[in-house]
Amino acid sequence: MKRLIIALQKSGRLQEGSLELLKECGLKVDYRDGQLKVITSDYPAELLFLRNSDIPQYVADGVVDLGIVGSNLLEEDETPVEIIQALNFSKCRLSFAVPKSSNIHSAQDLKEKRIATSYPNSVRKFLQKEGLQAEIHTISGSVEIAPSLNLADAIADIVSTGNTLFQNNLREVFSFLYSEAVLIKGMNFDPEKQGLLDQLVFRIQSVLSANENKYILLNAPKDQLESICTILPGMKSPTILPLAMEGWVSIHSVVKQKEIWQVVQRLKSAGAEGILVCPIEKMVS
Ligand SMILES: Nc1ncnc2c1ncn2[C@@H]1O[C@H](COP(=O)(O)OP(=O)(O)OP(=O)(O)O)[C@@H](O)[C@H]1O
Ligand SMILES: O=P(O)(O)OC[C@H]1O[C@H](OP(=O)(O)OP(=O)(O)O)[C@H](O)[C@@H]1O
Ligand SMILES: [Mg+2]
Repeated sequence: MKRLIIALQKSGRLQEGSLELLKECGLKVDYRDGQLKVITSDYPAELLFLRNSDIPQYVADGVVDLGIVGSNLLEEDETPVEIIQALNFSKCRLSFAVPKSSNIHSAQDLKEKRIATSYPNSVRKFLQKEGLQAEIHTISGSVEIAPSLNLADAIADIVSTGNTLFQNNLREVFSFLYSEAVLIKGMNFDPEKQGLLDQLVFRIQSVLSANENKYILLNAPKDQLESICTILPGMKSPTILPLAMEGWVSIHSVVKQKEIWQVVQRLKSAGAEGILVCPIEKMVS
């Protein structure tokens, strides 16, 4: 029987989110730290744990069928692979940063400066687009230390919370690339595995939509039904059930996670009571 061979990061920023997502998609993964290969039960897949930077090439060469990487890596190494699905985790940005006292405040100020980075191609492309000349120094890690060693005037590195910049007395000047984890496949993906891939992508999309939405239940007086329904669109329209108490109904609906507090406030003002907000495990539209 055919199995999907999926490359995940061996250790680092993407591993936890990747394993969590596959588990939510129903793949039973019995993974112990340091293991390089796991065969999943309940779904025909084989997970290989590789260095992040090697994954795009393995996918492009067809050694593995799929991979999960940060989209910034694809921008950096330009390996010919196809992004199938953005995965909404490991969100970060590539930014220029400088010592707090620096007089660099804009892209133009980077002209002729020394920039330390682990992402030289992304930086080069940005500078070219802006028509700027600068010296790029490639270092493989701990880039934030370069200005204090006088190796560079500025750095270009990944920023998420901004803590690393803060701890190294650096100031973010601006971001030039946004990234999140993505599922990729090779250009010569085996057509006999297309069915398995479609199933996996369907499950991933159901998990992602579920995480973006909440299930809401509330009680409301019947005479407020119309105004409450305009606040709650639902997947088709809200579900309305009678309550034992005369003149009252229970309303169920789905609300976008990011709008939840605003919606709850409006529902309260419209006379809703006993509002419950619950997580959704899977959402199939
Ligand atoms: N602080 C962060 N917050 C969110 N996502 C991040 C962060 N740092 C890195 N990432 C994302 O995770 C990816 C992997 O980064 P990580 O530092 O774990 O591995 P690496 O050092 O680039 O690779 P390797 O596995 O080859 O050692 C990056 O390409 C980026 O997309
Ligand atoms: O804005 P923050 O939340 O502080 O995250 C940014 C830091 O995270 C990444 O490093 P990582 O911790 O992955 O270490 P690495 O250099 O070993 O890859 C990145 O290179 C920054 O240093
Ligand atoms: Mg890192």
